[in-house]
Amino acid sequence: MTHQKLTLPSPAKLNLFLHINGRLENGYHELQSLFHFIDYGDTMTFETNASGKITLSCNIKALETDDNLVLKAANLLVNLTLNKVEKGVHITLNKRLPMGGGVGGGSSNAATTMLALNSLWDLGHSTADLEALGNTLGADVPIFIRGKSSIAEGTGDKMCTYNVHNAWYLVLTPNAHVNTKELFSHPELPRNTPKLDNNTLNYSGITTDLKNDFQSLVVKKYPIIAKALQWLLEYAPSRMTGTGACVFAEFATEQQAQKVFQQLPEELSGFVAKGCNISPTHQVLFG
Ligand SMILES: C[C@](O)(CO)[C@H](O)COP(=O)(O)OP(=O)(O)OC[C@H]1O[C@@H](n2ccc(N)nc2=O)[C@H](O)[C@@H]1O
Ligand SMILES: Nc1ncnc2c1ncn2[C@@H]1O[C@H](COP(=O)(O)OP(=O)(O)OP(=O)(O)O)[C@@H](O)[C@H]1O
Repeated sequence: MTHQKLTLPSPAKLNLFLHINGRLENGYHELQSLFHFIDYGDTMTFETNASGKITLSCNIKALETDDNLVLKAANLLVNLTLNKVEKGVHITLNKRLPMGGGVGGGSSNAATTMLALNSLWDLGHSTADLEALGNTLGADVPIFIRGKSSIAEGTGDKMCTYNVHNAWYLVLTPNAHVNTKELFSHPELPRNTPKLDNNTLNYSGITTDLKNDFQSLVVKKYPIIAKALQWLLEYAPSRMTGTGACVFAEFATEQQAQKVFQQLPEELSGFVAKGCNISPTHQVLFG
């Protein structure tokens, strides 16, 4: 087997809105959410070899465990191949995205791994097959495999492509790790936002008709997130992504976003990024 090396971006997502429409029989929640990519995230390098082993090194040593979604994703793919003994890869993960931040870092890494190995090992799995496999690892993995901004429904597995207008985002990363599972089971969580018709839905920016149904509860439970959101709201319409902790404001130009970023007080941190309708991973892999 030839040794190949591939470096790919593993970007973040923002939930531009996130509605909870109901609870399914299996305890999972039915959601409707507009997923958009940004040109900021982790970087991953894949170096294939013939050792039959999958290894991972990461700039955050605590992430070098068998629980890492990267290793789980790689193992899922290897277990589907016939000549497992030959399939070796060393993966390097350079982590920039906050963990438990609602920007989908772990899910993005899992999806990037599946896309990279499908290509490097010439496995020939269709995107639909990879999405179904990815869904077993986490609800946000399929959207990163699809790689197109979409309105997702169900638990995130039903996706309808949706192109968002060009925009820049200032994302703040409060130092809080929100427990997604705990939040989903909270008695005060609103769970009955009516489902909107995807065909008539028009996202024109952060307005009050579309919202993040987790936001009020999270802001109440985590003062550090409330503070970051309050600060952003002084400058522009702002919202929380996923189950938090990250919050974002939208701007028409990079200059406007940078101008606000430069005024960020020392105790807050964040970054400026451009919205992308095609994920940066797909831009590199498929041109
Ligand atoms: C809220 C979102 O971040 C939106 O992007 C995602 O839907 C959550 O995706 P995720 O972090 O990948 O979550 P998972 O690891 O799949 O699920 C964590 C836990 O959240 C709950 N969960 C998750 C997704 C969903 N649609 N309904 C749920 O009730 C379940 O208790 C699950 O055990
Ligand atoms: N490759 C990975 N990168 C980051 N976290 C990982 C990874 N693999 C497993 N994890 C675990 O998953 C947890 C959640 O991390 P992640 O960055 O995916 O959260 P998130 O941004 O809130 O995701 P979501 O938006 O899907 O809720 C981490 O605390 C970590 O223990």
